[in-house]
Amino acid sequence: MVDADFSLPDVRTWIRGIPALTGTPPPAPEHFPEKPGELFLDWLRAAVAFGVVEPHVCALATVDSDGMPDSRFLILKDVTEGGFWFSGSAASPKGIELKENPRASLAFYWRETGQQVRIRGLVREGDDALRSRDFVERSVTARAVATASKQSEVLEDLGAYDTSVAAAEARISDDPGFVSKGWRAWCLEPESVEFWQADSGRRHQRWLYRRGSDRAWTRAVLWP
Ligand SMILES: Cc1cc2nc3c(=O)[nH]c(=O)nc-3n(C[C@H](O)[C@H](O)[C@H](O)COP(=O)(O)O)c2cc1C
Repeated sequence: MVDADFSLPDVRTWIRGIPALTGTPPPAPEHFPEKPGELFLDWLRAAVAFGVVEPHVCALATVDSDGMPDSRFLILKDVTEGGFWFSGSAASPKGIELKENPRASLAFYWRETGQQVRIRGLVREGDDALRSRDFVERSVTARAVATASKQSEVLEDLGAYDTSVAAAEARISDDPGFVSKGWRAWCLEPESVEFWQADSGRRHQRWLYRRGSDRAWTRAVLWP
């Protein structure tokens, strides 16, 4: 049992007073495409048109070898017939967790439109051509940091960081096609995708796409 006394009453009151779900949801969809990726792109286009800030930022959840969940934000890079693409370092905790257990989820929240999308499925690694394209499209600095970084390890020496990033920058300017061997493009192949949108009267609306055993998509409306 957690002791509630650790939280001062005024902190609780303050947090409880912060407004939530203040966005302006669009009307419910009139048309539901057969595949959830198409509805996701409809929603993403509408979010961009509405001015949602950074709608391609999402939380990736993974589990480690002890079953302990972990999550972090990253940038969605692409949506294809196969699924939802993101990228990062194979040697990072997320890379190790995905290697050990490729089950993962992505979650988006667009506060301006009061919408959430949750995607669950298996992650597979993109091939060399895809990871190379993703890497080379990054800025020189982003490529140098990705090459030099021991991501999420303790950084004991800031000087060593600067030196290794500078060395990686020099290497990239000598060879602009250089691709760090640890870089990965990952694709989350969806098994289920849930679309949620807020309602000011708390009659939130939810639509769940699920893959059947025949791999075809079925759609259901969920209780809020
Ligand atoms: C808005 C935003 C976008 C990010 N985009 C990425 C990304 O595309 N790829 C990535 O590896 N990390 C990205 N990060 C950093 C991750 O959140 C995380 O700190 C890093 O990947 C290390 O995670 P890990 O220790 O779980 O592997 C982003 C962070 C933020 C806040």
